[in-house]
Formats: sequence, C-alpha cells, structure tokens
Amino acid sequence: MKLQIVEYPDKRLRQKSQEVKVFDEKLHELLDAMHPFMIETNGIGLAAIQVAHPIRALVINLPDEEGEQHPENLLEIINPVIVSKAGETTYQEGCLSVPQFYEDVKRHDMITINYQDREGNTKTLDADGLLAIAIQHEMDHLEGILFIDHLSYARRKKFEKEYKRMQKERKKSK
Ligand SMILES: CC(=O)Oc1ccc(/C=C/C(=O)NCCc2ccccc2)cc1OC(C)=O
Ligand SMILES: [Co+2]
Repeated sequence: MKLQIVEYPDKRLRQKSQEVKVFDEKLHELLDAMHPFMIETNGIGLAAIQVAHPIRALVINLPDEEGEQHPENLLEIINPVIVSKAGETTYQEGCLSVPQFYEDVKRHDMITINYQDREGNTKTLDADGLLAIAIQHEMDHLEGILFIDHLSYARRKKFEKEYKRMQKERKKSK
C-alpha cells in the first residue's frame, strides 16, 4: 500500500476521523504500511488521516535513549478515549504534516486512555512525558486539530508568514 503525507493547509487534515468498527485485514494492511512509512519519514507519531485515511487509528514509536526506534516499542492505538488527565507540560512539537516548523505546545503531563488494538481488544494505557505528549498530539489529528492551532495569535501569524515563504522555496527547488 503506497502512502503519502497530506500536508498543511490541505483541507483533508481538518476532517473528523470516523470510529473504526471493523478490525479486518484492510485495517491491518493500513497499520502495517503506516509504521514503516512513519519510520522512513523520521516520524515518531502518525495518525491515519495524515495519510488520507480519516479513521480513528494512530501509531506511535518513541525513540529510546540512543534515539533508536525499536519495533517492540510500536503502539497501535485505535478509537482512543482519554479517561483521566493531570498536570501540565510544554514541549517543542513538530508534525509530518507541517514540515520544518516546530513550536512549543502546552499539554497534560499525565493521561490515561482506553483504546482498542488491531484485533479490537480494549486496552488501558497510563502515559506521561513524551508518550503522553505524542498521544495528545495524535488524538488531536482525529478531531482535525493540528498543533499549530494551539499557538497564540502572534505565534500563529509568525508561523503563517514563515510557512508561506518555505512553501515557495520548496516549489522553486522542485
Ligand atoms: C524537515 C521536517 O519536516 O522535519 C520533521 C518534522 C517533524 C517530524 C516528525 C514529527 C512527529 O513525528 N510528530 C509526532 C507528534 C509528536 C510531536 C512532539 C512530540 C511527540 C510526538 C519529522 C521531520 O522530518 C525530519 C526529516 O526530521
Ligand atoms: Co502531527
């Protein structure tokens, strides 16, 4: 299955993703394609809508202390629901759909989510630190929300200016 990143300001990123009801071979094919694609594009988190599949599925593969991403750390999270949240933390986030732009975003420091795995089994996960940040960032994608939507007005203006200039650069270099 050939995947391609949908990039801001593509309207498709603003769709609300649909709940996954059937945990079939087609779903597994998509998940099996999303993981290597994310690794190849240097991502640590990817929501299905970013590869034009507006379903409530996301993958996360955090790097270890050496910055290595190991397949055993791969998380496949489907139909996630936050059941508890606490604390506050700020991190400079990036997103494969908003290339070359990084900005501080405030998130909850600890969250507990209920979700389903690729077979549809219900699971619970307590997350803190970078994992909690990644889950919140990817769950925003399921609502059509991008990390740049959390920026202050001034920062968002700065982003829009920079992004337009960068897009022009990329068109010229293509
Ligand atoms: C040039 C460019 O676009 O750089 C990138 C930007 C973002 C990313 C990946 C971002 C990513 O995986 N975000 C997942 C959500 C997340 C954000 C912050 C903390 C946890 C989880 C990859 C990039 O590609 C390269 C080559 O570095
Ligand atoms: Co993202």
